[in-house]
Amino acid sequence: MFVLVNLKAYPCDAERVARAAATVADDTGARIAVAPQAAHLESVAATGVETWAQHVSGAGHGSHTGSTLAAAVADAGATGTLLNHSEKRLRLADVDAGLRAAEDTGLETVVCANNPRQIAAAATLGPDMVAVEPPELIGSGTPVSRADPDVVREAVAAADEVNPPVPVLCGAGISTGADVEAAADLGTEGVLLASGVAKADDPESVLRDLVSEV
Ligand SMILES: O=C[C@H](O)COP(=O)(O)O
Repeated sequence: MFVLVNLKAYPCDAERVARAAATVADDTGARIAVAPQAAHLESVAATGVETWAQHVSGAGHGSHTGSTLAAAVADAGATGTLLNHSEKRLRLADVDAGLRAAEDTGLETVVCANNPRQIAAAATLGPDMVAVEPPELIGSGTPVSRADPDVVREAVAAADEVNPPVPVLCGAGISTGADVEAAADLGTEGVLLASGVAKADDPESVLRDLVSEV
């Protein structure tokens, strides 16, 4: 199971979380990645942890003020990027352009979606992975794998119908190893989580628990 930790804009110490994730990944062999804010990509990547961007623009170099370019995040050490997170929604054309920019730069991609219908649309665009996250459960502390297992099962089926090689992650309220195990039982290949780690007093112990059951 892939554990992708999105630090969002939480006021946590990104390097501390990254060091904890690198340590747990090394100790356990689990795949754990950390997605900090763009300004922290370089310092997070310097810890040796797998580093992801939270977003990239579809734009290339040029007159695009405020854009986060795929080439720039790759230069900073990112090896993957989220696209279309629930808190960073994009138009379809922008998801597609972001995917192409990420591909051209060699970044791995996860396209997020609210529900199984959007998962089908996202999977059709050919990302490396998709992630289903019911917005009402994000940050709730109630795991989607328990609160709404059907949405996860249906998302896995939807992705499988349109683009069978695309693995599905699930997110929203995931914070324990039992939640990750439940997500695996529902057919997902990873979890996307944030507050459970970013708000934790001891991120390392949370990360150890997250990877303990798989
Ligand atoms: O990107 C992460 C998700 O939005 C889940 O957030 P959460 O773990 O705080 O519910």
